[in-house]
Amino acid sequence: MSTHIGANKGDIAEKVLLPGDPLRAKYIAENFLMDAHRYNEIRNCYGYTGLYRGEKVSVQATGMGIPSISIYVNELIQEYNVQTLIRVGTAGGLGPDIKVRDIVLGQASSTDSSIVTNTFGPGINFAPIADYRLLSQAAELAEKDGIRWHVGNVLGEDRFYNDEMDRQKLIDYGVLATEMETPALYLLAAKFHRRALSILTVSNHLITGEETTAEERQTSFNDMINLALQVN
Ligand SMILES: O=P(O)(O)O[C@H]1O[C@H](CO)[C@@H](O)[C@H]1O
Ligand SMILES: O=c1cc[nH]c(=O)[nH]1
Repeated sequence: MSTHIGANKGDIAEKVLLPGDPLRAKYIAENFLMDAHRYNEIRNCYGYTGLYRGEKVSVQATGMGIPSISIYVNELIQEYNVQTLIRVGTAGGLGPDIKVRDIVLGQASSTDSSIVTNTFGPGINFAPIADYRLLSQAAELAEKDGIRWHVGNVLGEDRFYNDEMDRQKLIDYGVLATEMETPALYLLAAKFHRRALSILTVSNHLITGEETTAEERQTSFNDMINLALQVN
């Protein structure tokens, strides 16, 4: 086991879905995977492994924010040799074309976090990006399934409550949505030469104020989960 994941070597699949919410991990395991068993309960950050269309796949909750997901991604890669990491998260919509329940594929992640500067120093503003194969497959599948989807830049921010954020400037520069984990996921994937993608469902809109209910946040993201399970 690693410090935060109570699994034995081999308990975790090469491909892992990463929701922030442990109850979303449970929902995915119970509704999308065959023969799922829970390998992690440490801090109630549940992790499960099961079968999807005969292939072994895991789902590991990451908690909220860059420090929390960084712990899980580091341990999944370094202790359990995970190769493909797909975040299945919620996001706040920014642009006028983005509607609640739309899917946003994070092509790249801007951030106000110091994680990139702490990694590269002040001279380089490294751009954390998605794996192109996962990204293009997800876009093709979403289109085929008739899902409302968007691809582009997302903001991975340090604060959920962020009165200082200049939302209009982000919209002007084409940022589609805001969430709190993707820069760390993409940065660590680059560091360890792994493949990563963030698939996000818009749970609320930061300009119009439109919201989904807590129950919808937990359970009504089936399109996103199906996409994440199908890409490889
Ligand atoms: O729904 P999850 O995956 O937790 O993602 C989003 O929701 C949380 C904030 O409510 C942050 O973790 C943010 O990134
Ligand atoms: O980080 C997040 C996630 C969902 N909705 C938001 O507004 N922000």
